Amino acid sequence: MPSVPRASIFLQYFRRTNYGIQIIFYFLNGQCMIAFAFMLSSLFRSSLTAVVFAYLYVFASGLIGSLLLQTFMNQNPLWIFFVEWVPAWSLFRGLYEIGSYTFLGVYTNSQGMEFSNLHDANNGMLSVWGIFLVEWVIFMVLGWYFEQVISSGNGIKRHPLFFLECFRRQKGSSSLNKNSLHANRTSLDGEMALTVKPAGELADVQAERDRVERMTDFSNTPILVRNIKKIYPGQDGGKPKVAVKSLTLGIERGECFGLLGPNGAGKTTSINVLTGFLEPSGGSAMIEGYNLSEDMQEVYKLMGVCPQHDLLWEQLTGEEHLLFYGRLKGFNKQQLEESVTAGLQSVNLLNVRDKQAGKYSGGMKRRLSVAISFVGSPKVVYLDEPSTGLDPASRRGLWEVVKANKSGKALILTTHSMEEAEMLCDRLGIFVDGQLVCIGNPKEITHRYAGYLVFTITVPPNEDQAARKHVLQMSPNAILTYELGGTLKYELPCSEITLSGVFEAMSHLKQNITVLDWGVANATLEEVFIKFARQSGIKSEES
Ligand SMILES: Nc1ncnc2c1ncn2[C@@H]1O[C@H](COP(=O)(O)OP(=O)(O)OP(=O)(O)O)[C@@H](O)[C@H]1O
Repeated sequence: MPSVPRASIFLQYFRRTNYGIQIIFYFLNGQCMIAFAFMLSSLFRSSLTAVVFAYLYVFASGLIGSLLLQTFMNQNPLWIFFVEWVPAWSLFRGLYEIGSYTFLGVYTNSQGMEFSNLHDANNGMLSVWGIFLVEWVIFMVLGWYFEQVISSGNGIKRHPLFFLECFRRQKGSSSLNKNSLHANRTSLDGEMALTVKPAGELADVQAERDRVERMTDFSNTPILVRNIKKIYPGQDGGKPKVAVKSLTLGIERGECFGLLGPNGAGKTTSINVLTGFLEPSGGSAMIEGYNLSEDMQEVYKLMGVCPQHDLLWEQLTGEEHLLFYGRLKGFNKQQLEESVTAGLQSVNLLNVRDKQAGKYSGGMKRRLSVAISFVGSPKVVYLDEPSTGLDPASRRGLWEVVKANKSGKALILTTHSMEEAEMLCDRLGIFVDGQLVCIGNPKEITHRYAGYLVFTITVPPNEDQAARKHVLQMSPNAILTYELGGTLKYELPCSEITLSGVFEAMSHLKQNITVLDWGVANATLEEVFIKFARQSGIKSEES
């Protein structure tokens, strides 16, 4: 028996086995393992759980596999075929076969496994390759299927039998759009009947709900949202969080709708539901006639999103980002170049097109996110606080970009800047505690909900009691909202006094007390916003 140094036995394993056999074996095993990992990854939410599972699987399969393999190889070779279907164990079987031929080769001073040995009576290598190939396909298909119906990450789950729906549509594809609109209309009608109007809903929110319910022609309403709800599951035994109680809205083509609301009102959650990032807990939405819960793949092609937090790759340049998203939208080379250049120019990033996004300032990243949302001219665009972190000049530049790109699209924009909302939005909705509390164009809302004049007066501190008395004579239900030294700020109900009435009253007042300064103005959108936010604060304290 030739003596083989211990250290080189391992090398003999590779050197004596035909290289072609090794390449095929490891390649097929690698593909099978990657597909297996893809399939498993769709079953885990947390990467930590996945890592723990993977360690346990490798450890347990190694331990049990070697035991089973030895037992079955020696005593019951038929069973070995079934054992090999466990992915790691088919690898062990292949390694076992290579090892057997290598030892034979060492003892007889010949080669290990050759292609001619593949048909030997007890050589299981061919069956292992076959199993790798079959499992490769099965794992890829299952991985894709689980990704659609389990959706362990974010996104909208599809029905477990969704593929039957695809088959049905393919059959009637010639009339897809017409029929799907009709089908969606029918399904909406069905759900409308179940709509429960939230208690205390204000008239304009009700009017919007009625408008959406009565709508029969969707062709000019790219975004149609019906009673969408979102409840986050409770964490660590806590109560579930109702982030969106109810949202019903129809947004026309060419319209920019502003969603305003205090922190935590549910604006981002609503946008995340509409962009398919979160699954709604109830309700339905149609984007350009496509149902959000069934046709998300079509909806993705139609929309652009500027998320609240920039989702950029640090290593890619600004230009590469736009090229990437443009390609996703299916642009050809020339369209892509034109669109990328125009996009970068519009947000003033053309001169830094080759700089990595990781080296951009916060404002530049934000502008790049906005440019990404408009690339490919999407029909529907969601802008979640697009101007956060921008300096005033960049903010104005951004407003121009939004205005220039608005035509033919439906836009939803969330913002905390009333100036931005007034500048860009055709209609606004104030969102408080997970529902809209008012809706209308900025001027309408201010006029309807403010209903008061803001009156400020400054008198010497020793005369402020006299000033208070006179203001209450002028407007008995005036509300004092602020006082400091001799400065008093009031809300005067419009039902009690007009602007000219204030001027008249002030000319009398000045004859009786010393007025250092005074002013009167219509209420602003910001004041309406604060009023709604305060009311909701009072409500939540009461509840
Ligand atoms: N993943 C989550 N799990 C549980 N609760 C959540 C989750 N995400 C958000 N929330 C809660 O849902 C509510 C709405 O949050 P959301 O981010 O939609 O508010 P927002 O109006 O966008 O606020 P902001 O103006 O600060 O961005 C908040 O009370 C928030 O704490």
